[in-house]
Amino acid sequence: MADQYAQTLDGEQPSATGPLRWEEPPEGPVVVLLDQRRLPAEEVELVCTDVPALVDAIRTLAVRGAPLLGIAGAYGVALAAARGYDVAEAASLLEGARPTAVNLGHGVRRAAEAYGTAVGRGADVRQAAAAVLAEARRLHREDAEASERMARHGLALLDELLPGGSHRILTHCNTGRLVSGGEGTAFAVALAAHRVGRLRHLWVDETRPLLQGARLTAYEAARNGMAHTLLTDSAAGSLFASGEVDAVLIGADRIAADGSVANKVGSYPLAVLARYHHVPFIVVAPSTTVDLETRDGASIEVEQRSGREVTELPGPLAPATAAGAAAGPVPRVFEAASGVSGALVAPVGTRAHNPAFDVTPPELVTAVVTEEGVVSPVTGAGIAELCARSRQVTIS
Ligand SMILES: CSC[C@H]1O[C@H](OP(=O)(O)O)[C@H](O)[C@@H]1O
Repeated sequence: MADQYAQTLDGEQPSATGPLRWEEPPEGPVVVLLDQRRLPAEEVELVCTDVPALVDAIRTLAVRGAPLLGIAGAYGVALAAARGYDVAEAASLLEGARPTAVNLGHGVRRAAEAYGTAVGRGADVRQAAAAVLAEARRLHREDAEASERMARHGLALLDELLPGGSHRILTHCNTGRLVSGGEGTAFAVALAAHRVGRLRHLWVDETRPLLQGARLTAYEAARNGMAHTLLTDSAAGSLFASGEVDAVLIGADRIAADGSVANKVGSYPLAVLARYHHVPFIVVAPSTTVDLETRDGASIEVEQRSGREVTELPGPLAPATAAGAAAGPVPRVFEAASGVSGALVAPVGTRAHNPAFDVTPPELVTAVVTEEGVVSPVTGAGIAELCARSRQVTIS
C-alpha cells in the first residue's frame, strides 16, 4: 500500500494518494497518513480512525507542514462528523494540536463552519457530514492549485532576480509534497526550476533537531532527480561567504499582518546571512498562511517542543549506505516525540532549548510569493492587498 506514495513522490501529478487521504472502508471513514516520522527509511501508513489519533499524529509530526496541517485539520472535522463525534470538541482538539502554523486553525474552522452552515439549513447528520467532507476536499484541491501557481510565480521571480538562468538555491526544513495538497511551497519553486533546466544546485539544510531537510527534502529531491547536497545548518554561513548561494527559498507557518514570517527555527539566521551577502531571501507560502489577525512577529506564538528532540537523535534513519540496505533492518534510533528512547547526543539530564520556529522581520524578506503573486518589498499594505486578491478567488 505504501508503494503508491513512492509513485506520487516521484513527481507524478498530485493525486489522492499524496501524504494524506480520506478513505471509507466498511468499518467506517478514516484519514490515512504517510507517517513522516518513519521517512526516509520506511514508507509506512498511519490510519487514523478517530480525532485523538489524528491530533497525536499532528503533535508528533507524523503529519506536518503548515498547508498540510490545514488539510489534515479539515479532514479531522470531517472524521468527527462522519463518526458522530462532537464536532465542536473535535475542532477544539485539532486546533490546539500545534500553535504556530495558522493553516491548522484555518482549515479546522472552515470545515466546522461548513458543518454549522449545513445544520443551520436543516441538514441531517449524514448530510452535514457530507458537507464537511466536501469542504475538506475543496480545501485540499485549492491547496494543490495554489502550489502550482506559487511555483509559477516563484520561478518567474527567480528568473527576474537572477538573470543567467541557472540557480543555486538553499532550502531550509521541508516544503515539498509532504507539506501540501500539491507539490509544496518553496520546494515546488525549486522543482519547477529543475524541470525547465534552471536549477543548477539545491543546497539542503539538514534542519536540526528533527532533520526535516536531511530526512525529507533530500528524499524528495532524490526522487525528483534534482542535483542536491545536504549540509549541516551551521555550514550555511560559509556557503554564503564562498558565493555558492544565489537565493534562499523557504516556506512559512504564519505570516503576520506586518509581513513578519514565522518559519522553522534557523530561518531567521539565514535571513541575516542573506542580507549580509546580498542574496535574495524568498518566502513561498499560500495565502492561507497569512494571518491578518496577528499584528506582528512579536504576536506569533512560537511552539516550544520537548528538549528530548535536541538531546536525542530522531529516527529511524535510512541505511548509512546502499550496502546498508543489504545489511539488514535499519536501526530504529529514536522515534521523535514518540518517547521511545534513542541515541543520546548529550549527557543524561541535559536541559535543551527547543523552539520549533523563529520569526524573521519583514525588512529581511526580499519577497513573499503566494498563489496570488509576489509582494516585494514586504509591507503590511502589500500583504493585505495580496489577501484581498485571494478572497476574490474561489476554486469550485
Ligand atoms: C510550507 S510549510 C512547511 C513548514 O513547516 C515546517 O514545520 P514543521 O516541520 O514543524 O511542521 C517548517 O516550518 C516548514 O517551513
